[in-house]
Amino acid sequence: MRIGAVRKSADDPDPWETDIRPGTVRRVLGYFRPHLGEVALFVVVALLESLTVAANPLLLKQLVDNGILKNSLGTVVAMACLAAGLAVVGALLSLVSSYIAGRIGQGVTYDLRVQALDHVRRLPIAFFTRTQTGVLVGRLHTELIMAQQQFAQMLMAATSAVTVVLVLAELIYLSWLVALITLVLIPLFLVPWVYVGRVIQRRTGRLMDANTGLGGLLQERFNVQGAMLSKLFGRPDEEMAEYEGRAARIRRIGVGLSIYTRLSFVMMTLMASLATALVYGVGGGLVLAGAFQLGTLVAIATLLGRLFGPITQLSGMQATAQTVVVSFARIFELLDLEPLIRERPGAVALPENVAPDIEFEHVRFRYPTADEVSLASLEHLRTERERGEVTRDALRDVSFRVPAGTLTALVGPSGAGKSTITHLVSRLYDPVGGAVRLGGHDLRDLTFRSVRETVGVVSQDAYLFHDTIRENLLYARPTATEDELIEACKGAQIWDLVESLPGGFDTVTGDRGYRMSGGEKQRLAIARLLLKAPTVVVLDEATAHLDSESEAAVQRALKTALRSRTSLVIAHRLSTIREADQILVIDGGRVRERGTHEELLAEGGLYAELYHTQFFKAGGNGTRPDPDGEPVPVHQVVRGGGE
Ligand SMILES: Nc1ncnc2c1ncn2[C@@H]1O[C@H](COP(=O)(O)OP(=O)(O)OP(=O)(O)O)[C@@H](O)[C@H]1O
Repeated sequence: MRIGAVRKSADDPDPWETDIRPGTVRRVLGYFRPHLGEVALFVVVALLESLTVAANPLLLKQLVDNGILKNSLGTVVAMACLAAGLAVVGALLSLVSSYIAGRIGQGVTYDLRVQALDHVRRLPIAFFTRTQTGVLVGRLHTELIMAQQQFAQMLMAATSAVTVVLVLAELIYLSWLVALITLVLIPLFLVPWVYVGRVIQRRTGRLMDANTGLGGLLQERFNVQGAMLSKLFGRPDEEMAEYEGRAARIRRIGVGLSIYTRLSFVMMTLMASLATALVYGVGGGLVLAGAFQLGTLVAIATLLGRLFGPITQLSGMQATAQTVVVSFARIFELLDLEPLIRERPGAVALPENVAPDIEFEHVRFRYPTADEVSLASLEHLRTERERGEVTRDALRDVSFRVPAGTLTALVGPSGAGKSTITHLVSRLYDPVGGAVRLGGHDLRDLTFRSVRETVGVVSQDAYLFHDTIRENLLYARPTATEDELIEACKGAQIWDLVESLPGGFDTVTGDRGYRMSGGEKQRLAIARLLLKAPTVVVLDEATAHLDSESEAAVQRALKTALRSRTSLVIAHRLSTIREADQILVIDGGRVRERGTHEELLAEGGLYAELYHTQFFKAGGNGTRPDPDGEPVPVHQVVRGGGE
């Protein structure tokens, strides 16, 4: 990959500016529905809390006018005690409202998170082949955490709205003139509020994007395979420049964002101070003119302090709410992605423990385009050319049958469509035309569960989780006993190794199984398959990178795995091909030839050519027959000859 290709510059179009679709806010509010009881309780508590805030200035007015000015110590003490008591109640109510707000916020984000995880898990494999993992994880996790943090804060700020209304009503009651001045000043607050809020929203979006982008890159480069590629092929200086560039972009946006966030608060505080000065000027004059008493001025001044505070908070709430809506909108974008492969209502299950046959009938297939399965914002790198792309057919009119309990080998040049055929058997993709059948049922009429349980797949590069050998094996059958695990390992020719490890089954395999050799990993994958005991096995044979000993072990393991199962094998070894009941020669997405080894050799077509170029002349598939006709790994031959 060209390093510079993933670099984002400050001039990149901002995907956030227009991204919030109409109706998003309503959709976000919909998530409150299951929490309406808590919301109602929150409103009541918030109202009571606001009442304590609004009542305090009235007590002060009484304290000044009827206490201090009338020389009544009793009133002064009583009002002071009442104000103190009210402050305590207000503080307690504030704690209760934060607790309820926390519950609502966490509840809503929990619902959304679970829904999103469930949805993404159902998306077809094509989505995952297109999407950059780190970016997806960022979307599902980091951004949601951000939303979650802001959520409770936003609810708390909602209390401020109630306070503003109450305080304004009280101001009108105390002095309509001062209230009028305040009302004239409020729009002055709204202008910077709206403007700065918009800038904050845009920048928050960009910041999330930049963070997830860097996360995606790190995930790609810092996993074992990425790290190895970078050590072997990478250009350290350029890569470092790439990381620095991205980190600098995050810094730049972050600094701007913090300035704008601060600016909104500074503007609000400044306006509050100016308004207070103005009110004291006007109110002081009114007291001197005898329009109202000193206590009223004190109450008004106190009220103003309580008015601009919540308005300031409300200004923060707007930015916070924007962040929440943006994060939700990004999840909604994912939720709106329709899974191409679905389980049909009324889908049936195949009978268990009976090996079905596999049938391809006039199958046509093309890989889905980016627009069909993915989101541009998750790919990070979707070239202009790929927009509106049309993929070419990977399979054209493919028909064949693998009778139950038999072995069919797929051979053919690279890119011919062999893996594609195996993908269709496990319903990773649906054909565009024709049908793939298991036991006479169209795969699209079967339940996902049934297909999953019937078809076992071992890929060339077996994937292991970063966990113990035991957990990796139990993934196939969580209920397996220790004896069953041992039996599976023996069948897969890996027991000797597991037994010799100091940790035995509790040895950690390393990230993606990187602490195991290629052959060991594939044998563990076969043990996993044996535990699952599927009746159909789809296998991509990998022998090229194995030494002769583990190759022989894998071969023995495969014999066990394939016995009395319906098997479709992408074969690289002559011995497998010879054992096959049927060989399909795939070329250019079609079945070019079919038959047994001898029949196809006699035909003298593509198979014979492949046999001579690949198997016999020790070509790309890693084996050639030795004088007795048995395959010998290429590297062994080369090594043997060279040493
Ligand atoms: N996820 C994908 N999206 C788009 N095209 C794909 C995808 N996977 C494979 N292809 C294309 O489909 C065609 C068939 O690929 P396939 O992997 O089935 O070949 P193969 O016969 O298994 O090759 P090999 O022996 O090299 O593994 C190729 O042209 C390939 O580029």
